[in-house]
Amino acid sequence: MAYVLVTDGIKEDGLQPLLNESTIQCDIGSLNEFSDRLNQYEALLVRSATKVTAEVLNQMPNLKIVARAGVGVDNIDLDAATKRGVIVVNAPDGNTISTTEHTFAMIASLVRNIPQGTSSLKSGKWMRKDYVGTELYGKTLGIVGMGRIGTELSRRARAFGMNVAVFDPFLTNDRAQKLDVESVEFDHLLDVADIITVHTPLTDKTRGLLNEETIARTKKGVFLINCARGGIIDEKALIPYLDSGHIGGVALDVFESEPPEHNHPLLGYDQVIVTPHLGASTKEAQLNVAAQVADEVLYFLQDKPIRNAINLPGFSKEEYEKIKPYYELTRKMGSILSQCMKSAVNLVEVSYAGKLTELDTAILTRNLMASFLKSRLDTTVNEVNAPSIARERGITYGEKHSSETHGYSNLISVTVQGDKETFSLQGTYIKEYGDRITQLNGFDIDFHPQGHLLYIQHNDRPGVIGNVGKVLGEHEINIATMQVGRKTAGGEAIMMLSFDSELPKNIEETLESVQDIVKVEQIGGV
Ligand SMILES: NC(=O)c1ccc[n+]([C@@H]2O[C@H](COP(=O)([O-])OP(=O)(O)OC[C@H]3O[C@@H](n4cnc5c(N)ncnc54)[C@H](O)[C@@H]3O)[C@@H](O)[C@H]2O)c1
Ligand SMILES: O=C(O)[C@H](O)COP(=O)(O)O
Repeated sequence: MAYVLVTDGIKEDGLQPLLNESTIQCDIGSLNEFSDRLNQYEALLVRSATKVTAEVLNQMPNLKIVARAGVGVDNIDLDAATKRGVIVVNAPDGNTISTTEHTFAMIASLVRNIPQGTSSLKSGKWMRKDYVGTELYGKTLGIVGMGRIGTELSRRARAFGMNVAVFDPFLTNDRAQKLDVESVEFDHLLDVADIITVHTPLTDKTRGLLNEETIARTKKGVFLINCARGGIIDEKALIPYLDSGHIGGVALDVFESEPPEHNHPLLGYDQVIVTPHLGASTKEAQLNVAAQVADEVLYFLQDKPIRNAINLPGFSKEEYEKIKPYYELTRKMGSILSQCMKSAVNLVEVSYAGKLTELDTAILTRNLMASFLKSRLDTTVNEVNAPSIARERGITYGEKHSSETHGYSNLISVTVQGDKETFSLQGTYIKEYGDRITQLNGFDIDFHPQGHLLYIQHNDRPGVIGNVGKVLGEHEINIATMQVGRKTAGGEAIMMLSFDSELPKNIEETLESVQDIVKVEQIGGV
């Protein structure tokens, strides 16, 4: 039974696939409510209210996946999760339309004084001349961040006859042209926009993007909107410009600290309209994000591909189907290399050839590295934390695509370098035969990496193979398969033997005492 904790009131209608799965037990509530059982959960589903800190992660030693039913993952300590090997997924597009519509509603409300007019009329006043608005038609909307929400917003703005100026370092001219928007530098956007709306994540670069200095460049009467993350517009910096009348109005759905304090200075301004982080709060968005994360968690628990991992390379279902056969192979190659190479390692080079060059192989390299490191460490190592663990241990690794297929339709070649030795391995996947190791340390060989293996380096002399059989026979060890390889007659040679069960611990020493045997390594549990 897998245990899953669902927090933050994620919409249960969308969670049905997870709730209906008989092998999964879902508890619904807060971290506090289930504090005595946190150690049992493998998956945690959250919105933005639950803070998944390093401390929370420590209380959940079994946790393998955190799923964020929404976009922003700033409530999750990504570094701590990644170090621990916990996958973090989100639902990147489930609330895009709702947040776009909310932003547009905020813009329209702001320029036409709708909230102010509502509250004034409800308080018994009829103040038509105090609430003269501004048309959107013909005005310039400045969008900072042209991702999912920025893009959808630009379409709506164009439909309202607005000009759209966009600043996003990743926006190509071609895309800007297709979307009928003008791609500009940030300073230029500040100069020309009548309304500025931010749609970036909150990062070191975007924190305080609109600050005292940058707001000073904006047009007099500018309207500023933040429906992305509190802090992209510096809240304090707004105050002098609201006081002087430079800013025409501000609309905020998000705050530097949520909820903002009751006496937050911005809440006192009539030109500031606010909502309590409602961008994604529609029935449709909540159903979408719940269904997306439920699928991701279910897939993960069933060993199927997940699509929206934040701390893993992403791939589609189709790409996963293509990459799947090589997954086992890279895992086995990592394990064999780690066990054959006993000394300290400083470099791992992986090369992909043939059909593999058409695929995004980053996940295979991470898988190989995770398997390589796992045999050497007693902490959890997986594709998520393998890069940081390798870095911590001073192991550099890299991958390349090559044209050297050696006649195979696909080929993975790995070289592991240490201070004292180098070890290399080549493997391929053949539909009819499965995984095959085709070369080991430069020796051509052909074996299926499975079960308990024995790797023997020896001199190519008559009787060595017989002696190995004799020693193993004396220990009542039955050989399942045996492959030999050599470079030249009478030179260095290797044997790879497989067995149905584990071998006695001291068998290497016994075999190493046989004449002409140079080195023996047991490779367990491949
Ligand atoms: N208010 C809400 O309820 C709500 C709902 C959903 C999303 N959001 C927030 O809205 C924001 C946008 O979401 P999205 O789904 O469109 O994200 P996205 O990842 O699709 O888009 C973000 C865009 O910002 C751009 N960007 C990054 N750094 C930049 C910089 N320094 N200057 C200019 N552009 C930069 C990126 O290139 C990208 O195109 C996020 O902060 C998200 O958390 C809020
Ligand atoms: O990042 C998001 O998806 C939004 O901020 C919405 O967050 P919420 O669903 O937790 O309100």
